[in-house]
Amino acid sequence: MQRDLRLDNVGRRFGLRGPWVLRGIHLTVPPGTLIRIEGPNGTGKSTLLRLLARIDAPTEGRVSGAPRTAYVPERFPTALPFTALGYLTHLGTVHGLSRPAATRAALEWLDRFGAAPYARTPMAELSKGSSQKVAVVQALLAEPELLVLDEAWTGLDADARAELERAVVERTAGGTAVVFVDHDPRRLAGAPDATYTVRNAGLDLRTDQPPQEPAGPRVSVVVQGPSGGQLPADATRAVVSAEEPTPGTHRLTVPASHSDLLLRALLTARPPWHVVSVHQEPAGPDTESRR
Ligand SMILES: Nc1ncnc2c1ncn2[C@@H]1O[C@H](COP(=O)(O)OP(=O)(O)OP(=O)(O)O)[C@@H](O)[C@H]1O
Repeated sequence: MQRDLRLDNVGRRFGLRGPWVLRGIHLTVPPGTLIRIEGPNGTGKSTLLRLLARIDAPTEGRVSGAPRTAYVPERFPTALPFTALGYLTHLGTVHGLSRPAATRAALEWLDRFGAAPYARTPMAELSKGSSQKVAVVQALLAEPELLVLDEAWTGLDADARAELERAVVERTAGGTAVVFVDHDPRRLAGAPDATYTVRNAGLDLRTDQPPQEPAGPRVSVVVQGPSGGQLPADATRAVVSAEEPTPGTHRLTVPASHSDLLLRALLTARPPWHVVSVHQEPAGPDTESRR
């Protein structure tokens, strides 16, 4: 199954003669990447996210790839005849969990977001902030391969906003692709692999901010592969440096937050790469000061 989601020459307009909201869009979303979409109000950001989440179809062009996808919409329907826990348990079972496992996972996530006290409150009685937490939990519960977040931080309290940032970083390190829109320019600052601006129905890659390497500790991984063999693409994207001291032996350095992603890419390659050693690198002065 193709886990990269791809938009090829995609256009979307509403109504036969409506203006093109998006046109000629080319975008690939590989596993483990974090992509920010920005742009002024009404330019088509939510429309793009709905196409990526595949809950809307393009008027022209092609969307391909079938990652397991979860989506937090800009407006989450709250008038549902469930309690928060009942709703999340139901969704968990839809995603293949047993009922007890779905209830456990829902309670754990609600607790992480400080919403456990409202687990048994009917959805229709939840405050805006609490129902937003349920919207976020329903998406994280699905353990998606692609997570699409449309203003998901809006309405959350400070602790929950920080928790969602942590969850996004955790998920991308584990191989989930995340595409998000948020009105706060500081959201996940420095973390996105790419930022695109929706402008004049097109998508411009922002190049004024060079991609920053994630700060913090690093891990050095020595692997052996076929002589002259190419590192898997997901591994190449995760590493900050790679050298081949002897033919077929590669020393890779990766931010610790991306080490799971790197190891998974190497071990699931066909044929798999042999992992010789994994070492945490001594912290430099920069990482020391962050502890
Ligand atoms: N279902 C729809 N039917 C008709 N027009 C629509 C529909 N959905 C979106 N549009 C139009 O498409 C344009 C882009 O809307 P969209 O919600 O994608 O913008 P946005 O950039 O997400 O805006 P905001 O920042 O305000 O959320 C708007 O002109 C909007 O009116």
